[in-house]
Amino acid sequence: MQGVEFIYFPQPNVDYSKCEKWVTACGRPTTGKHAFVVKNVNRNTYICTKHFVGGKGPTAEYPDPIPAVVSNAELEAFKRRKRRKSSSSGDSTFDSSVPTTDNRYGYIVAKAALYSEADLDKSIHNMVGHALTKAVEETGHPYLEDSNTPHRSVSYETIVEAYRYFTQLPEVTSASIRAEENENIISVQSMWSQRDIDRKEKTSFGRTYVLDAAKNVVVSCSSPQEINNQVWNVASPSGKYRAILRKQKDKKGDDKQYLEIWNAVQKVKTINVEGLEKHGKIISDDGHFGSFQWSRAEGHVLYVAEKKRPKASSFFDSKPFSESTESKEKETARGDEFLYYQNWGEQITEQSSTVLCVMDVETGTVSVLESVPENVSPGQAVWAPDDAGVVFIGWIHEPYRLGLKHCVQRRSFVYHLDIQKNKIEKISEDGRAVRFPRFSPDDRWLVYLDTLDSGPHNMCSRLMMCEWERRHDGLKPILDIVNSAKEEEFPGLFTWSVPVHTWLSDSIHLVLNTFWGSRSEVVVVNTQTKSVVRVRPDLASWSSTVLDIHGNHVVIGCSSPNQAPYLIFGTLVPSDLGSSQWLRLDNKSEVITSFEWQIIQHSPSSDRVHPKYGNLDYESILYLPKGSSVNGSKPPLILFPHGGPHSVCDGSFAFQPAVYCHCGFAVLLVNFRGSLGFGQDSILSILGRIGDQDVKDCKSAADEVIEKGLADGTKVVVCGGSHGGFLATHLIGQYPDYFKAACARNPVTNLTSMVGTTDIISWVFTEVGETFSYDTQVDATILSKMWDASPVRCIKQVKTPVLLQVGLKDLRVPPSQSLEYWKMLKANGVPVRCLTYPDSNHPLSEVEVEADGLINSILWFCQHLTSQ
Ligand SMILES: CSCC[C@H](NC=O)C(=O)N[C@@H](CO)C(=O)O
Repeated sequence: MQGVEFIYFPQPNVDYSKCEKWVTACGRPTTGKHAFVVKNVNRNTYICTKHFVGGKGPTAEYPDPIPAVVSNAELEAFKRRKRRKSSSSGDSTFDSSVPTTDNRYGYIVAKAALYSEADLDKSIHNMVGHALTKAVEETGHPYLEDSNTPHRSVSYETIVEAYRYFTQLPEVTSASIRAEENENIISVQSMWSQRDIDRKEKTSFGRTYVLDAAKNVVVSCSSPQEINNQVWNVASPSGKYRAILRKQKDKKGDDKQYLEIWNAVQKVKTINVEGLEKHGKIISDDGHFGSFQWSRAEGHVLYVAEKKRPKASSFFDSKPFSESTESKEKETARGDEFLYYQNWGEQITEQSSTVLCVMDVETGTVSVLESVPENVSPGQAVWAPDDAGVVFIGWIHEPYRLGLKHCVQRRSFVYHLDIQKNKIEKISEDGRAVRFPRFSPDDRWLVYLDTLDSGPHNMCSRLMMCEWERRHDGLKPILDIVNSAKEEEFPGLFTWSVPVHTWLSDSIHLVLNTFWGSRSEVVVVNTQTKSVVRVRPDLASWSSTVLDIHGNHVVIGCSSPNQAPYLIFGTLVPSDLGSSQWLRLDNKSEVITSFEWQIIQHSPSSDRVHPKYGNLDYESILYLPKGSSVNGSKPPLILFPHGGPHSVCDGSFAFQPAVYCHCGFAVLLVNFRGSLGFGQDSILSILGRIGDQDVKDCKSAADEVIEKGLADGTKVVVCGGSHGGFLATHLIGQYPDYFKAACARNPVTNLTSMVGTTDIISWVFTEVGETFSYDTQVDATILSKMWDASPVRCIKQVKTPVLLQVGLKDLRVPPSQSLEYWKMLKANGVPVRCLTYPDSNHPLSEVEVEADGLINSILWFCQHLTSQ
């Protein structure tokens, strides 16, 4: 049936009265052989949208079903009854009250106006999680013991239910704002990603909100549309056109790419870009090379693709040499069949040499911009003013490529290519690594981020700016490196990304994302005064990320450890940020009620104070199951340090710790010294001290939580991936009696063997306090430093049972790191289990792999916590 969707019934154990109301209202027989009563309702019970007034499902006004076949008169009567009831009871779920601002904390905060569609989604959310909620309500958290029950081992079915519950919470991946001809009518197109364990993939879907900015209300919101095959979807500057890059499997099952141009009503054309054979695959929004942008005049689309490789043939191909010498290219490809092409490392293996391409929208022809230097891979390209050229980042190939993922410090330049004059120039300084060039709306200013082109893999960035017409007169840092900052002071710019549109309409202010302590913050930077002001759109969420800017409108993704992501739309007043206006776009994400969380501040004890950088405080985020201290029982604790080490737990909604906590564990995410968001000194303080300073920071954070009585010190386990796995394996070696179990995912275990095998050799040198240069060789002294820093150093002390999870295609921390460790544990008689995932690389994030790893880790913890 066209336009009909099916909606879950409220579950009786979650909302009995609502369930009963729906059962009665839907008009199915309640007596006889096919009686439909509350006790028949389970999580597979649906009702179709035709059962609701309007035929499109529940609305705020009509949240409950009606019998499907009703006359118009009946419908009108129903509406009248409903109107009378809601006006007298005042129970509208809409709250369009004017947002209020709050300046108490010296930064700008505002309560968002709430756009509520109905509590339908709340019900769906509850229904999906009902089995677990029920288990929690009836028997406590799966793991928790009560005074009468000894340790109860959690069944995998319960964990599977918990996993399924959390897969219902989509995460926002991007959003874009477009103003209609009537500037007050704004549409926000949002893209979301959701785990689908049954299809074993992440589903992408889009949702569009239409807003009246003048009235600050949401006018309509589309239902979700799956968009799994869209690689790019970008509107032209006027909004008249859209360029969509789609991937589609051909008959042989190979992925093919098609570039489509759409106007407001139809597809204008499809271009088989691969068929043109100008370049390899077009690069997606990968956070490194990918960009896809309309020219200002809307005649061209600029994108980045992998360079076309010359066809290689064997020396023994039947065609004689003479036949293949018509072009030089063909001649040189003879015998190149097995030529090694270096790639850009972990998760960027499809890119070796990239090219910039321009598609003429009218003719559908593609030109590859030839003047980019041969030794450079271009990316992050934007049109220069007047569409006369392009500005891009070029990463240098020589002497060899190092992995780019999670590494901001790779040698690179901002280049300008004047297309008309066919002239290339370097804009940025020597000795730097650069990212994200962005022109101001008036095309007068160019900004970008830069760091040193060596050292730690992530660090504090500078925000650089030049006046475009006077770019040869020099660049100035708008935001400089911040070495250290007192509480509440700006700790410097730490970010993995900058929105494509980052300027406000005045061409003075920028809106950026940054880690600020254990939090993702949106900041407004005044490029004239160099001031930085935090903008907090919603007191209800801890972390926020700006996704797009249009004029002075912004769309921000918000979430907290126990609050699934949602969107807020804002209209900023740059001169008075406190009077900015906010509008929450939906109420679909609710607070997860099974746990609470808090930030804990830590000051290292006097013996741990850094000799050069002094007192550097750090933080952790503690998740606590609700009611965990009932009956005086304390929850078991999972110590969960992040990877990197130059990364951070930013207090956004995070799937893995949420599932752990939902299952009854306290979870401690430690932002040990060296994490992002605490100033540059903190980053530098860990170099030469990994395996010591970070290990002690984590152990001491766990001690503090236990001393405060928040978790059971006799039931501590540890878990982490990559550098987090390095910390997990160090912790069980250095504190053999402290941990009852460990789970290490692609852990770094032995730097001396990893130095020759990882895609980022520079990491190994830098983190042990050595200077890296491309021609540095390890010697006995350096190797001994690497050994001293490695978890394998203390393997003989390990008693804790270890679960290893290994991606066999990991280029960052090769599987041999885990397998080497596994062999040693086996030899030492320590219980160890190893899960290998044949097609996974470093993050182990494929839906099936993530689920398997997560559930296995909980079972492993429970097994070893209960087996004493
Ligand atoms: C030579 S691998 C070092 C560990 C790795 N560092 C950078 O990539 C790591 O911990 N990665 C983190 C991300 O920063 C991870 O969680 O995978």
